[in-house]
Amino acid sequence: MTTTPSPTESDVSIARATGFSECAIALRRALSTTPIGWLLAVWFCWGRVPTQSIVLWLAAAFTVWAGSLWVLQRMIVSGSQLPIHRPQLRWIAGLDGFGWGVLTWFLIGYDPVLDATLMALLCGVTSVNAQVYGTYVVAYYGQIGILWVVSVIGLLHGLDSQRALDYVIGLGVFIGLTAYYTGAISKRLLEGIRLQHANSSLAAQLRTALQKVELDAATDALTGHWNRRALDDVLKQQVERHTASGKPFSILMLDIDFFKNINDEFGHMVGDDVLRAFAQRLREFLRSADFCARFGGEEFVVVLPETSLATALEVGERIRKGVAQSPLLNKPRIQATVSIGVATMEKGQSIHALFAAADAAVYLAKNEGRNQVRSHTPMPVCADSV
Ligand SMILES: Nc1nc2c(ncn2[C@@H]2O[C@H](COP(=O)(O)OP(=O)(O)OP(=O)(O)O)[C@@H](O)[C@H]2O)c(=O)[nH]1
Repeated sequence: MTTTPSPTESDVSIARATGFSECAIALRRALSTTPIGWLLAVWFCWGRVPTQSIVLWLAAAFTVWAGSLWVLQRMIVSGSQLPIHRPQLRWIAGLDGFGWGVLTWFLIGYDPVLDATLMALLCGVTSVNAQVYGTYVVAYYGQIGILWVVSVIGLLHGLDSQRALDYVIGLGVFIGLTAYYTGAISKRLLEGIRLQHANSSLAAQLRTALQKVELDAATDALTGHWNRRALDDVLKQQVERHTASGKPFSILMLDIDFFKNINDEFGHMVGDDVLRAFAQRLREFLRSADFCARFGGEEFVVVLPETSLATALEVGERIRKGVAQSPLLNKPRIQATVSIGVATMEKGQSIHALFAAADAAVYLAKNEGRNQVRSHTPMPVCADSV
């Protein structure tokens, strides 16, 4: 049985912030089409309403419109997230409602047909804004609330009481229904935004968890180096590159000498510390492109891309000296040496054969007294190897 996770606080607040931003952007869009509504209103009223009333309405509406657009623009540019933006948006919505509400104050009451047309225009404005304020319903309520109040006062002021009452009831019912349905739409929109955010944050969490699992599956828990599985993948890649470019690559197989004695003398915990210290020391001698894996037990494998046998022998020798020259642990003081077998990928060779060659070289180094670097081919061994 699956359960739906409840929304986290951050999902809800992100959804609110996003809804708010979308409302601000949508409001700017609606305001930029507002002058078309004015043109319509002025066109209907011209010749039927005193010019002074039209001019007064236009002046009030223009002042509200220009100021609102300016504040909205700044709000959107600065990210629409500051605490001050919420009251600002409510003010803008309210003033916009006021701008349209005064239309009834100045323009209605002169002609019954014109009154009905202007009421239809107001209903149209309300419908446009119902859609606009879907994500931030408080701003919408502010706007239609003020639009309704100013419209009612305007109607009562301009019409005879029976006609005014009809219009007030008609407009009230229309605005009430719009408000009711806008509330429902807003809830669904916010829920949609929240789910979208919850999904994307869940996807991000899953991606991070998957990356961690992949990393864990490829890492040796004791030393933090790559493990054998990762080594197999890297070797396959190297073989592909080698086949495509013909450039050589080499491997070093490193085996700590007499490691069993360390375990026996100091215990496995100290043995583990020595393995960690060895892995750490190894890193100091490798380039970032080199790849180091714990092969198993006290054995490590280093892959040296684009490296010839001669260079790989030099790298092996550097490591051998670096390990031998100072203790791996100070408490207890443990000085260890390492035997290193070197092998280079040859044309047509298999990974298995490459490993066999490196293994044989380690065997040689052990047999010749340990603390040695050896290769599977009769290359000259570095002069100062013990
Ligand atoms: N502490 C510790 N010991 C381990 C781990 N894995 C393997 N070993 C021990 O490493 C030792 C390897 O011993 P051997 O294979 O005999 O080799 P050696 O003693 O290093 O001798 P040479 O390789 O011949 O020089 C064994 O005692 C294993 O138990 C590990 O993860 N931690």
